[in-house]
Amino acid sequence: MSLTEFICGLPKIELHLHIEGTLEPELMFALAERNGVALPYATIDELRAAYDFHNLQSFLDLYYQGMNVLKTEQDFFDLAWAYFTRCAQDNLRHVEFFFDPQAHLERGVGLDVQFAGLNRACNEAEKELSITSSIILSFLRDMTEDSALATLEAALPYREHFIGVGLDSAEVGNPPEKFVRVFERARAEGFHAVAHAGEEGPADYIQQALDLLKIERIDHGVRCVEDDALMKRVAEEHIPLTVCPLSNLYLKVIDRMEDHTLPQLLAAGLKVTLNSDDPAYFGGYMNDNFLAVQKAFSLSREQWVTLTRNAIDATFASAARQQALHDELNAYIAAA
Ligand code: HPA
Ligand SMILES: [Zn+2]
Repeated sequence: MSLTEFICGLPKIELHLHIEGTLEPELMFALAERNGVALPYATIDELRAAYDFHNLQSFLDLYYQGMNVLKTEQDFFDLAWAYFTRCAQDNLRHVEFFFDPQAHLERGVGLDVQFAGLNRACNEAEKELSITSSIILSFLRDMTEDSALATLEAALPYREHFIGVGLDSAEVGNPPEKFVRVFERARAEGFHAVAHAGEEGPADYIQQALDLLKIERIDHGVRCVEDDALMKRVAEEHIPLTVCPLSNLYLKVIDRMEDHTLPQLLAAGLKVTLNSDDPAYFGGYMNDNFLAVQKAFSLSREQWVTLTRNAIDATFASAARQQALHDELNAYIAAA
């Protein structure tokens, strides 16, 4: 088996994925028609041509516009189910994905609708595709903390449907310190905590997210390399980083994949994982991300195994599920 075949066949874990970022243009057009929503693009090609981002905000503008087609429980189910079936092609075995409830609430789509559709797709994925999954409720950091607090309160009746809270959207100017109270409340309610930090924002935002929000994983975190003491701390405390290589390239966090900080993060012993973020917008799903990294850095088979083990250990899955994932990986390695 070639190393490329080995990489593609690896049993995979996705820990940084925005379900709204899996909305492919074809489904966007189909849902727009089904729901009578007007799109500002005449054709799928015209829409794809607009996917030419120069920073995070230029992507977010299209991302929020795209999700306007999501209206009903069936829409949220169709979105997540399309993602899960795509996952199966790349041998994904476990997924922990974000959704942005405030972006849908603002459009008049209730939490009942959002949770029902997403949860039904998760159950179906386990039954039909043997992919386990959990949902992380992500707050929009360009909205107020009061809005985040109100969203958390409104979501508590659905607590069995999500395992944690996250923080996403426009990073610069919206530091973690803005969300201390809502993360404290979420943690007190027993939820896991993660946050996007150090994507476009400075290393200090990573520090804040750890110290003030007490997060268990850092989403992105690629600017960690700008602070030696922080690098040392993140390594020593075994805090996982959910790195998204194609996202960083498409959002111009880096100019070329060869400029990615991944090798430095790995060399410093950080618990790096690889993920796809918003695959419908950033040119690819998990295997596309893995192969883009391999093309740039020619990692060893052992490094690929390490990345996969890191991801298993970084999940919020039960000890039994983590062990089953390790067993599956070990069997794959033995047979390869
Ligand atoms: O890559 C991202 N960064 C921040 N917010 C987001 N919301 C969706 N994708 C992203
Ligand atoms: Zn993200």
